[in-house]
Amino acid sequence: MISSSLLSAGACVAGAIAVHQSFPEKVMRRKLGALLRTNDFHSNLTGYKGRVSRIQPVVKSVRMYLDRKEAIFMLPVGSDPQEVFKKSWIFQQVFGLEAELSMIDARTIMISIYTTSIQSFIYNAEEIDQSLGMNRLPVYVGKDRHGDVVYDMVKHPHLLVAGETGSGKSAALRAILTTLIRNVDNLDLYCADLKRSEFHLFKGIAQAVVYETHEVLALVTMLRLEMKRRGDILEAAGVAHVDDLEEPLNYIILAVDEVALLKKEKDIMQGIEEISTIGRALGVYLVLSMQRPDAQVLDGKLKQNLTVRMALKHADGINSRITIDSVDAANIQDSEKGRMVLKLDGLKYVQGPNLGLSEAKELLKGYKYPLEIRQPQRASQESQDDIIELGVL
Ligand SMILES: Nc1ncnc2c1ncn2[C@@H]1O[C@H](COP(=O)(O)OP(=O)(O)OP(=O)(O)O)[C@@H](O)[C@H]1O
Repeated sequence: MISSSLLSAGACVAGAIAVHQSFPEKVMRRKLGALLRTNDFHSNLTGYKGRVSRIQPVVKSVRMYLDRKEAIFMLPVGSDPQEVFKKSWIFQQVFGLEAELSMIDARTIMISIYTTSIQSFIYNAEEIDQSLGMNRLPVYVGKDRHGDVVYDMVKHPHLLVAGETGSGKSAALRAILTTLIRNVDNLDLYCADLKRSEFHLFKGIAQAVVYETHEVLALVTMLRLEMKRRGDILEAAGVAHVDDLEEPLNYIILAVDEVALLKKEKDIMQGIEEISTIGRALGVYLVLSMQRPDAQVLDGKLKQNLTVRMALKHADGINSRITIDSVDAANIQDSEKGRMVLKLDGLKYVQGPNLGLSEAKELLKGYKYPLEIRQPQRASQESQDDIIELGVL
């Protein structure tokens, strides 16, 4: 015979399960509270007679929606919200990969746990053109859960795109540059492609597409001279940015695929670093890409100046940290092509558009100019001579 205490224990367990199922808000509140308490997000308050008390974060609200659960928690004064974002992987371990953190204000953070993942989508030129707004150099990144993600390269100048082979890095670069070419008239694009795999598409559209190391050096040297020329123009006009000139200069983008292949080329790397340091005000910007993030290339100044980073799937947490200072890009699944962690004022997941090579060629057909019209904007006759000596474009 089953004892009554066993029966009541069974009833208790069943009751607990029922509570879990019928009050998911309570379960979420409990789990989140425990996570916040056990991961050092507290701050210490020194009180009477030097007694120190721990002030813990507080879960303010939990809400359930059809497509997501949402909770808001508040950090104690003195607790750094960036520490929470750095540990976003803990939230994903507890609540799943679809958990996303966002900042509401300096102390208040929201966690959203979605029941579906972001859908992949094909590059639709008309729709994308309409989403670009008034941005001067619009970078179309893709879609997050709230809609299109676009930013202005003039405000956030230098970009790194990194992702392991097959992650969708080529499609991402193709989409970004195609959008810029189609929407910005005053753009001079220069491409360096040591693997000869990505940028042939832009031949006849870009001012130059180069493949050899000595050509990259000539290109970087030309851009350094151009930056000097622009610096002189700004100084003479007494303004701080090329956009403030009466006769504005074209924006320049240098796109380098697989920049890590150049890491032993000191002069080239110095030139790239110089662009990353002073290019912003001069209207000269970088788009760099890497299959495997290289700590040597991304060490120090260059990394700091690449303020926008797109991390497609990375092999592991160590590599992901090199690119975005967090392990999140290692959590992207192999099947999630074009999915990335965007680092731009914080981290967020974005799905990039899928743009195939032949579709991009079709979109760019009207943008092929005869070479004599699209001549590179040269620094000066002297500088041209320097470049020619280097074995030019
Ligand atoms: N945004 C996307 N949405 C859906 N599928 C995508 C997306 N981007 C790329 N793909 C698909 O993923 C595959 C690999 O894409 P892609 O060539 O861009 O990757 P990659 O990282 O550049 O690889 P590799 O370095 O080997 O060239 C392609 O078949 C492509 O169709």
